[in-house]
Amino acid sequence: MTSRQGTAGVSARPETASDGEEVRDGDAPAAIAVEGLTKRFGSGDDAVTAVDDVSVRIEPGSVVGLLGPNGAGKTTTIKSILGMVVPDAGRVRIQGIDVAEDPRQAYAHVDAMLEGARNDYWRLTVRENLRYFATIGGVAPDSVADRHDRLLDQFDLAEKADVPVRNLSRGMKQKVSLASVLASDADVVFLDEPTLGLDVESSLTLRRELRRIVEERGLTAVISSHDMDVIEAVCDRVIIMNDGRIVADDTVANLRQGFETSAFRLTSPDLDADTLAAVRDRFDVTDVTSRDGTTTVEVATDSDGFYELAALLRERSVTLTSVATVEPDLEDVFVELTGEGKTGRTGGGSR
Ligand SMILES: Nc1ncnc2c1ncn2[C@@H]1O[C@H](COP(=O)(O)OP(=O)(O)OP(=O)(O)O)[C@@H](O)[C@H]1O
Repeated sequence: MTSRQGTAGVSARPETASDGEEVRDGDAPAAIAVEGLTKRFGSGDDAVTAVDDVSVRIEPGSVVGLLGPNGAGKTTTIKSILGMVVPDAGRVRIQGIDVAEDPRQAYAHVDAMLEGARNDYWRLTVRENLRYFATIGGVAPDSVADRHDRLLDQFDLAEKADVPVRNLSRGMKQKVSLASVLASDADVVFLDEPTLGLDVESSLTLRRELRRIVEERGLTAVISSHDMDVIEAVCDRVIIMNDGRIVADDTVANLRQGFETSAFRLTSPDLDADTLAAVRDRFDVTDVTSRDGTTTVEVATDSDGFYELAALLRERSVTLTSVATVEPDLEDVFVELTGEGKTGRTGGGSR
């Protein structure tokens, strides 16, 4: 099975949602509504509950990041929503249509890139791939030729347009897959690890093009990634999963605010080894760097702790040249919620 979703030919959107969806006059149904989704693999002692009673509602036009450590259940959740995995329990509706009742119509406006380069037909050229996927998505390829040209240009693939995909590097193949999803007419797209294997420039292009399409066409996107930078840059909302459950669901700003793990960064030319040892003795020192006779130390503590620290330094006649609070980033929130170590900021993933 290819990872591409998209069923040609069905374009009607429902006027009202199917059974059970609370719709008031004029309200659009959720782009994606998941209720009580549960998926177990195996049995007996080897049973794994990959997704454990997950419910989520994603509004049209939002870009949602799905984060979690390896094995958290992200891919199984996405595959269940896409009908590639049959859940043990739960209900999934896309634009108000129950995927179990009417998969053809539910998936008519959905596209996905799940395993990067594996989506492409390797014997076809880059442009033939884009045209082929437009066709199976129910779109006349000529009508989106401009989009294809723009994306080939943006992803630096224009010179490779007539080259069979099998002759491209892995990163280029990934870009062809992304271009074909971004050029599609889908209202809802799923991107699993979209930046894996991309160079920095292409990763920036992806962010820019995705935001542009969201603003122009009101696209709804779900992005599963270990790349916190891309999630922070493009997502309105972040869902963090751990052990098959949702452990956080909020905007990046709110998540960061809720995790104001106070930390302070102090710089001084007088922080000698003896003083540093005394600081370490009483405080949680998270980082120390020295350069050109100046030492910068990061200490995780609340404001009361900070006053104690300042008093300790005063007693030792340490002059501080700067004091700053350290803002938590999305990665700090992730580490706090999942107990996972830092993932690295390079977009590395598990596959
Ligand atoms: N086909 C399968 N058969 C058995 N177990 C599976 C299968 N697919 C997933 N699992 C298990 O379900 C759990 C969730 O896996 P899943 O791939 O959904 O996590 P993930 O968050 O996407 O992880 P990753 O970041 O590593 O891709 C893991 O324990 C995994 O080993």
